[in-house]
Amino acid sequence: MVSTLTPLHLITTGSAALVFAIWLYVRHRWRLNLPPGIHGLRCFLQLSNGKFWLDMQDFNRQHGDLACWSLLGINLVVTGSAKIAGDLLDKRSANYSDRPRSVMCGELSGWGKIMLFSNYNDWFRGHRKLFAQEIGSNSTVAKFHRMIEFETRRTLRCILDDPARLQAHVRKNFTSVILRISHGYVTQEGDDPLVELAHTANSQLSMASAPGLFYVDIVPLLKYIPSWLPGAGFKRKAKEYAAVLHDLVEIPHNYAKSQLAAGTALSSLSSRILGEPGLTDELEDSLKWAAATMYQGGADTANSVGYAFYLAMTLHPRVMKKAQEELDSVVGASRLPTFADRPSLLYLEALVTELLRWHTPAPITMRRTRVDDEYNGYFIPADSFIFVNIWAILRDERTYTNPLEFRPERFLGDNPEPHPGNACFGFGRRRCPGYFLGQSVLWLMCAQALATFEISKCVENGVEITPEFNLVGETLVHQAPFKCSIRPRSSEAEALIRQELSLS
Ligand code: HEM
Repeated sequence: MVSTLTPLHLITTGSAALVFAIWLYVRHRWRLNLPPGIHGLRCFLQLSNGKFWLDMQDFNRQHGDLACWSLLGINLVVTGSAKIAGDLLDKRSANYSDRPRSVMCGELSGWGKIMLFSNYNDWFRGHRKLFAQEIGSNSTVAKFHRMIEFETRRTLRCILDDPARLQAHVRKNFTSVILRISHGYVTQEGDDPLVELAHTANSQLSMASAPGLFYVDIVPLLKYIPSWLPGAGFKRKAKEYAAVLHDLVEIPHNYAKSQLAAGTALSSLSSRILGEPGLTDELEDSLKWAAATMYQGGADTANSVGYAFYLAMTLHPRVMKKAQEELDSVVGASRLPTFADRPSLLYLEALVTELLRWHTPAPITMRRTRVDDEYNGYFIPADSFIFVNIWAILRDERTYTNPLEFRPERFLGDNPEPHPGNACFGFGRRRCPGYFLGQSVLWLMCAQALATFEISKCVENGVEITPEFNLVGETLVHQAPFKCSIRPRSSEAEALIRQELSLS
């Protein structure tokens, strides 16, 4: 059958050809000016091994410090350079303080009201203000020192009695401190439901926010398909995640309210705001999410570093011994170290600093550009996804000599290497608001554990077991479970751990 070419055909075909030509031209221009990298479908092949920070490090090695994946106008700009991260996220923070849209995590699972996923807006600024009032400096954190010392010793006792559950004890240490500050909640002995809840929620958060793990983040329209359709498993998952998030926000908040009503509330962020005269529903809602953010944010990252401390000591007995010698000479054996000893323990300070460099609980941070930008001659369009590879920055050979080594000495002497705090807690207006609290809790945990425990490799059937450094997880990572031996250093150390505890 022969078809006739009508004027309508000609107009339609001509318009389509014109649109295609314009699209090719625009794409060509963008490709000329975008940072070097990979453009087109090959992008997907690059995200291969599930450890995004390794994929991205390789990508930057191949294409330079500022590199780009782009597909159909979606641009993923990646850097593992401290200088570029500082230039963009710190110095141009007005343009680099929003988060990328996250359909699976922020929208379907409901995490968008948690600070970590919120854009830079009034809601976000209100939450940051509450954090700043509560834990925004070393002096505000100092009012919690006594409580942190109490919780840390409680943890030492748990580890002493049941070292096989080390990871759970460390997790509980950090979560207990945070829950006291956010909601005035005291965790119970043994397993505590709110500690477990935060752990479950954070594992789900890590999955839901992993770049490219759910197709709905690449094709947002998929969010409208019905959950019963084959392939809509992500919607059922999102529902499950949303239910856990609901508990994470509501349960501790209702606890704080009931304690306040009964006149038994401990001082906390929640009791302070709930007790304010003229509290509106709007302010209560904001508080509820800010307090949940604190509980969730503090429950995972710091404990991830805390667990890695035990791995570092297992693998590096020389470092452990040196820190213990310093503790013995400054603190002695008759008491546990406290925050008052911190200025005198320089090697320990360097050890904790090295720990923050060596183990990165949040290996990548993300931003979205508000408007077009230009950097070193490269075009960064508005709405680009910016991935900063914190993990790579802290292992950059141009900054740290032999970066894979665990060597606290790099931070001592006349020419110390740069402090990792400028990267491991993130950047600019989104830098971690738990900066001071996280470091304080971590420092005390390391100090008291080193003062009282001998941490070493396990011996099984006469064979010494050397654990491996292995990060697991997606956007929030942990050292994979490992075995080590933890024994009291002496009978005096054991007695110190078992001394009666009191917070009054
Ligand atoms: C060693 C401990 C910690 C490390 C290494 C750490 C690391 C980080 C990093 C890398 C970010 C992303 C920052 C960015 O996007 O530029 C972040 C954000 C955040 N952290 Fe931490 N963190 C730690 C402890 C804590 C603690 C104790 C809390 C809560 C009390 C906390 C709450 C948060 C929150 C709420 C955010 C989101 C900030 C925002 O989006 O503006 N973190 N943290």
